[in-house]
Amino acid sequence: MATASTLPCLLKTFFSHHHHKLSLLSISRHSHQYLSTLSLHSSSKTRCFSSSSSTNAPSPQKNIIKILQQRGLVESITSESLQTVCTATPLKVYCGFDPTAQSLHLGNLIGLIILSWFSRCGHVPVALIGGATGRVGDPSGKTLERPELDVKTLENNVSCISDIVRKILGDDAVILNNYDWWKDVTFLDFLKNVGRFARIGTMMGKESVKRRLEASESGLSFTEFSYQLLQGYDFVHLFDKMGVSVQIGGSDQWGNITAGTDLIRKILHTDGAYGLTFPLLLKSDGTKFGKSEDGAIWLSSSMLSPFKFYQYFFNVPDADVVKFLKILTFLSLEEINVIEEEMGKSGYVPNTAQRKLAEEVTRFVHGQDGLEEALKATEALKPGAETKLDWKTIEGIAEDVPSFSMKLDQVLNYGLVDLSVSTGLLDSKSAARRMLKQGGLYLNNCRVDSEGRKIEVEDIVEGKVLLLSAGKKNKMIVRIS
Ligand SMILES: Nc1ncnc2c1ncn2[C@@H]1O[C@H](COP(=O)(O)OP(=O)(O)OP(=O)(O)O)[C@@H](O)[C@H]1O
Ligand SMILES: N[C@@H](Cc1ccc(O)cc1)C(=O)O
Repeated sequence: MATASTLPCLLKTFFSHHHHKLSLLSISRHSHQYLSTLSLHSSSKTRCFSSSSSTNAPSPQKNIIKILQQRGLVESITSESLQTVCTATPLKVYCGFDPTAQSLHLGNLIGLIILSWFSRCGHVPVALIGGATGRVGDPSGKTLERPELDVKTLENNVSCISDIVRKILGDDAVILNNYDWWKDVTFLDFLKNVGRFARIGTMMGKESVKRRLEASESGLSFTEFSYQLLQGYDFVHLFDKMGVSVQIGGSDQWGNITAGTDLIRKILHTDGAYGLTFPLLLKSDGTKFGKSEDGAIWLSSSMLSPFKFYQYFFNVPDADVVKFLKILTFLSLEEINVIEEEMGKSGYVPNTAQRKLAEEVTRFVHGQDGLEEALKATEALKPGAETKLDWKTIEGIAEDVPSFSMKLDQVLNYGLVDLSVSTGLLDSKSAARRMLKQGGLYLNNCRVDSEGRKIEVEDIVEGKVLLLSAGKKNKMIVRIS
């Protein structure tokens, strides 16, 4: 059993600063009940809590739970007393993400937004990446057993997801990997220290188990059946070793979260742990936004460009935009009400609310630079836009525009009329000439006035690409190979 003196800096800091009444005391009182081989070494991504999370931190004034409820971000809480507790003292709050893909997605963003709300109200956000649970597979909301991921893929996913969380939540968030405390636990330890406190009847009653047994012919493996205890024990560990007293998750996580509060009650003999679930964000067809679903709205810019991310929100239907502003932005409800009122007025410019939504969410996820990249690309794609183009902007729109590759020596000195035809932008030279005469032929967003215009080396943006446009919407990227 690790003792406080052997713990790394992270945990010592937790012990010395955290306000929870159990802390060190509970370790000595309950030490015999703990998994003896728990590794308490934090991953390199974790950080020590700063003094802002110490006992000296001012009590949060705002009722975070009320704020979340007013915005439609609460489905259920395990106890109403969380309303009082959250205004009395800064809390540590965690949300877990399994590394089943290289990136988080729009559905997962809700958890990050709620963590950020907690942080903004004076609490400490903890993001847990499931390096261990990702090897087991959460049956919640899944009708079939999850495919097993190889270790290399999992480790890469853990690292990519940590980077995304760090970028979005910043240095205020603590990021942990549950593999750090599960990797040395033996099966016998698990049965003795966790399994003993879990009742089969309760486990069978979980929605995820019942649904799988009813809906799937192959049922549920013992491995996935055990998942609830892994997540449950994570909460015990985080509660006891780090003073984390609240776990949040989507409504599909209720069974796993209450597995944790039950275990905490049984192992640590306290009611001081709380769970909060939020509604799942659903697509228009009623299915949830997820990472294993098609057409995911990824948060990683390498899987979905900030431009496309921005466009998704810019194109949200009017019927959804106010709900999305409440759920996905930090604008005050008063500001959102003003936007809603404007939408009902006669002079309302279509998509003004969507523009605000897209700006706020893109800035939160991709930062100011990402937002600017998205705005530039949006501008560049506008019919007849005259935006100065750089390579990044052209790459930003690349997925939405056809492209054609040519060698540098083929393209230099080539006439623009000919180029429009050979790349397939226009069907014939006569069509190209007509377009040019009507003022509709553009090279890199600049109007082409002369039929004799040829491509020069300065036209090639950063030595890599050209953008041709014919009329308002028809565009072609020419890549120099
Ligand atoms: N559409 C969604 N709306 C709200 N929360 C979601 C949504 N999808 C996932 N979450 C939440 O994100 C957290 C992490 O979920 P998880 O890692 O299982 O993602 P997932 O998309 O459900 O993955 P998978 O598609 O592999 O099941 C959980 O709290 C889960 O409830
Ligand atoms: N089960 C959660 C992820 C998670 C993993 C471990 C935890 O301790 C908490 C949450 C999900 O799949 O969405």
